[in-house]
Amino acid sequence: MPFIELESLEKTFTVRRKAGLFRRERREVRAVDGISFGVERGEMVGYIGPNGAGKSTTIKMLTGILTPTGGRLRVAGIDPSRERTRLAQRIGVVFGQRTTLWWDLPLKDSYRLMHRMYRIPDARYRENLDRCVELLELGELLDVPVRQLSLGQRMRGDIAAALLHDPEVLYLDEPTIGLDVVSKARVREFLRALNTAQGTTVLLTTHDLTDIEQLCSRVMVIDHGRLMYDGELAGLHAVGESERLLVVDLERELPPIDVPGARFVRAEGPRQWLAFPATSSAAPLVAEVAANHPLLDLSVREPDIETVIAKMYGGTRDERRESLM
Ligand SMILES: Nc1ncnc2c1ncn2[C@@H]1O[C@H](COP(=O)(O)OP(=O)(O)OP(=O)(O)O)[C@@H](O)[C@H]1O
Repeated sequence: MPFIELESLEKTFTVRRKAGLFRRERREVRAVDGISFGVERGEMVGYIGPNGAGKSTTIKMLTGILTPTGGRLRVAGIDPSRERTRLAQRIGVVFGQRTTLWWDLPLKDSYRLMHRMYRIPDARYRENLDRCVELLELGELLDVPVRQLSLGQRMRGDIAAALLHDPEVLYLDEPTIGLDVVSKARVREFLRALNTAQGTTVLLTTHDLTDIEQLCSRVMVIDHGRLMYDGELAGLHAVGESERLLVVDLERELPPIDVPGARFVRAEGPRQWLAFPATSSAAPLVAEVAANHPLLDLSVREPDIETVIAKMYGGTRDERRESLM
């Protein structure tokens, strides 16, 4: 049996809204509309989709915060909404947009409280804390109140907090949102190491396809509460014929770069944008551009999730929306 198992999982919300002066209309929102998948122990899976697709609702059911209105769900053999407390000992959750840390307390006091709340044996707590402090470089931050931490520091603090009780599965909801490039790289590196060393199962929700590319061998795409794709990221790019962008900073303004395998998109002074298929490697293209042009800098941008998904269906998301109405 997979470690995480969903079978035709559903969640419907009933919302009331005003439909005139005295009348209220009841409307059903199918946030999760019959999703089935299995995740094996030790897998690192991306769970992506446009805003309002149903990602957070799924995660909330996986943690037991929300009760499904249909279907079946098991995490480590446990029914989350029935045995939420027992499950809490085995899972860790990090929400990028919210903190589980105590705002006014120094970081280390939040950890002490977690120690007691989760009844973590002393030796294990020490060991886990030391490891997280070292790998997430938290040493100098332990005495700082959480409200004084930068977003990247707070995120690292939150990830440590979620791991002190040795969870077997970690849910991460937008763990790199708003972080600068260096902080993103640190968080990704840590998660990769955690997965390799501890075998922690990770389910990752993100709007940043680079997170997926660097961390997950498998990605699931959800839209309108349904699973639209389950497979490798490369396969998703192939289905959507998506393109990555090479942003080239030249020493001076030059005519459009013309290299095989890429398409000139636009120029702004000495900066040029070239598009190339997301399924091919950037390395030969970078080598070719660097060999024949005076370069200052280069970067590769992943397509955004909305574009990839829209292309997957053919046509734009708005066109598709209209066809659904
Ligand atoms: N408590 C609730 N009551 C009513 N509707 C809800 C509730 N929570 C979520 N929804 C609706 O369910 C749908 C799915 O929402 P959900 O938050 O799961 O999406 P999401 O994929 O996490 O989006 P985002 O990327 O914006 O966080 C949306 O239409 C949302 O408005």
